[in-house]
Amino acid sequence: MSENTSKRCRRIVIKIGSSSLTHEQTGGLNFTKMEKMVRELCDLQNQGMDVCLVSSGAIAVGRQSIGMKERPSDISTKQACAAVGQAKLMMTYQKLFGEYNHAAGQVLITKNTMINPVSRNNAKNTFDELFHLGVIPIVNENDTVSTYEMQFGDNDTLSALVASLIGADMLILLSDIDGLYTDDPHKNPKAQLIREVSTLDEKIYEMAKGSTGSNVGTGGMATKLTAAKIATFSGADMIIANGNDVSVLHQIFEGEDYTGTLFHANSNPNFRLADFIMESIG
Ligand SMILES: Nc1ncnc2c1ncn2[C@@H]1O[C@H](COP(=O)(O)OP(=O)(O)O)[C@@H](O)[C@H]1O
Ligand SMILES: N[C@@H](CCC(=O)OP(=O)(O)O)C(=O)O
Repeated sequence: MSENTSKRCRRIVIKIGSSSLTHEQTGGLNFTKMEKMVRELCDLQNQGMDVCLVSSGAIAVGRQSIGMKERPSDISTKQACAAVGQAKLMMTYQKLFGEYNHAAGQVLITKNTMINPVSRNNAKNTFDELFHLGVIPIVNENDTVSTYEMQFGDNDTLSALVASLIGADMLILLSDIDGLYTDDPHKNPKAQLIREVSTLDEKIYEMAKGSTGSNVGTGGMATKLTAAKIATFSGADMIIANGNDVSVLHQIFEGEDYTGTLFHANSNPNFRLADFIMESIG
């Protein structure tokens, strides 16, 4: 991304996946990484940007707190894990943002929030007011009340819907991988990293596999391309980068070289957020 593009960003959404927030061996929170990410976000806000964080991790963190070894598959166990984990996540974020004298607020969203025009507008007003007050919204799906029929299930799509709703210029997905490869690199060692995508066509969609590379992630690359469609059609650039080193955030916004895949904004005048939600996830 050129320096000019990065400097123009006013409102950004950053999504971090469960695998980037937790230690692979134990499932426990990676405090060092969280602390560094919070510092990066506070610094971006200090530069005058409206910053929104979409954080996964509720189920993974809850599961670890309860001492559950296996990844839960039934919805009620996931809901119970999320109830414990979301509270723990927010407690940690509040403490870390507080250390930098920044305020964070929790916004939990369900598919209903996005489908219903009244609640969608209410959510937008809440985001606008939080930005106005200088508060960093921390968003997750409201997993404890979302059933199979009514859940997004992945925060890639959710983060793109939020980016579209709040009119963000940029969405960054911090993943456990450097970006979009020509194939899943965990399965195909010859897969190559793609640096830029100007048009989302069939060739690109075929590269992304739905399988996740970790024990805690959801969606794999397929949901990231759904997110790319929503974000770019809504006029935002989207970047997939590795959450392993969160200093990639200031590399992006300082116009430095960074490793990742940039999907160029490609505003589509026919794109209507509400129609998209009804067609694809409603
Ligand atoms: N074409 C592809 N390029 C890169 N990763 C891919 C691709 N297809 C599938 N994947 C898988 O997607 C995973 C990233 O998604 P996910 O497991 O949901 O993690 P996160 O939520 O941290 O982003 C990678 O670890 C990789 O195994
Ligand atoms: N809402 C769920 C996360 C779902 C999800 O998308 O997870 P991930 O693939 O780790 O980004 C949770 O907080 O556990």
